[in-house]
Amino acid sequence: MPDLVATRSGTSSKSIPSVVSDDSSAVPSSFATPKSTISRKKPAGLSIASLKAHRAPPVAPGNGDSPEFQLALSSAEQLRLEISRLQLSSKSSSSGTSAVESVPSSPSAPITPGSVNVPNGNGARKKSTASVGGKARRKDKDGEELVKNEDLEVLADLGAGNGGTVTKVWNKKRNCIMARKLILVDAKPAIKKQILRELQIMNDCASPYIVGYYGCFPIDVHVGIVMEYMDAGSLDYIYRHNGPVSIEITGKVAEAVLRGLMYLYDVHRIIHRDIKPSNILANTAGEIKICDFGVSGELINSIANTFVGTSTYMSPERIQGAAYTIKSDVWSLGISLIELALGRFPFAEPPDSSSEADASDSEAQATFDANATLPLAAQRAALDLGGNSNGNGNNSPPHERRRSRGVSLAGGGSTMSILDLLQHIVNEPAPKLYSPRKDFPQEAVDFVEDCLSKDPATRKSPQELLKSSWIVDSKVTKADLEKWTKSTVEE
Ligand SMILES: Nc1ncnc2c1ncn2[C@@H]1O[C@H](COP(=O)(O)OP(=O)(O)OP(=O)(O)O)[C@@H](O)[C@H]1O
Repeated sequence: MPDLVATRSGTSSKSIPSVVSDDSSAVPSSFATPKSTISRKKPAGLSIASLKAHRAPPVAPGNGDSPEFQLALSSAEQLRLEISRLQLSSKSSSSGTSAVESVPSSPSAPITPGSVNVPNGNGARKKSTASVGGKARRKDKDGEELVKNEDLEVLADLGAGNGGTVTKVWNKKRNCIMARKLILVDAKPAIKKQILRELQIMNDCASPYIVGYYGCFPIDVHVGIVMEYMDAGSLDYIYRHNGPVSIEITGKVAEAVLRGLMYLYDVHRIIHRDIKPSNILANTAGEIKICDFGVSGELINSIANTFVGTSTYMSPERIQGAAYTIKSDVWSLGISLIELALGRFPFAEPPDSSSEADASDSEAQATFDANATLPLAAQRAALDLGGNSNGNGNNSPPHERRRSRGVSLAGGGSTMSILDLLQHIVNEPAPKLYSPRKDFPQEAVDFVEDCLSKDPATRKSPQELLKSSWIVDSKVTKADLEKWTKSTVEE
């Protein structure tokens, strides 16, 4: 495909402070709207110039354990040291100890900071089956030595999220392309622990539904994480450039995400916590995988020390401050599936199509979408607020209104208060897989409804959802997925 990512730049995400309590972190959270385009900008604070001021003096080898030396280090430097040690230990240690925390064994049991157990070093931590005989993996998913930053040559920007930037890199040693994510690190002890935990989990993960991991290393005040490069990009990129995803392919996305979630939970006892189209990646081999698990809004918030936050894929119970369970991920999956199938964020007004651009004003009224779940009044108000140019030179009021992209949580422009939206998610019926312009199979509609039960107790678990007829009776083959992903990069 053409360099699909090099052109991504800029973002229009905006965030506001949270007024909702969050029991899962001491760090105040905030809410960010979904990105309006796949284009991303670097979060504030990621400029190299500002990083240089924080650079600590080089660490002298051999004396890093003395108390005097430790004291002299800035906390950021200590973190880098710890990360270096972690990587060293994953190459040479056979103890299998790690910073991974164990979580309750019931898939629906809530996970809170108070409920997780820090390993005691005596093997009390539940061992990952990805570890061999309790030993930490020394190699990456291909059995090679973990990647170092000096092996990498930057090729292109892939995008930037709330907490870091992702780059397409060439691995000179192994002659292949990889993706490198740089995360700016705050050095608070709680964050240290969480980063180490996430890195260790990534190192231990081996699943066809989880993006592969090749290594991590400190760079300045960043942590670099090297991953498998997914050449078709994220699913939000795909649908924004290719239009809605067919319902048959959407079903395969659902299956891949559920299998990835089950792997993370069953093998590593972790919950993803950030399922959304930009964290579901595809490649031209027809594989669909999830990434960014454990990179929760809170963690990113703390790492980057930027004003970013929890996304609107959040379940109603989470918005209200309840603890995370695997069912929170199921809700986020349901929202993501509607987004893929409709080609827009489900709470937003549908975007204009080119045919609508030529439609009469009365036809434009039909673009109000009863299924968008937002009250029509809110959709109209949002339309009136947007009113941006559409690039075709037609600035007549009706067209302007149609092109303002409504609530614009998935589109451009400013509009509805994010707090209003969060309140809406909590108080109004969940969105459905419905479009006046499309007929979706009943099994798909039911599946999404099962994901979006507002009461987590009645929301289905990943295991139950995988038994749904939409998944079980799918006729889509790996070859179909391959053909589809190739078609998205060839356009
Ligand atoms: N392994 C990868 N292969 C190819 N592209 C990737 C890979 N990882 C990330 N990307 C691209 O980089 C973009 C930015 O990723 P990142 O994880 O930093 O943020 P995000 O998931 O988009 O947003 P947020 O920070 O809110 O979670 C993604 O949207 C995706 O398009």
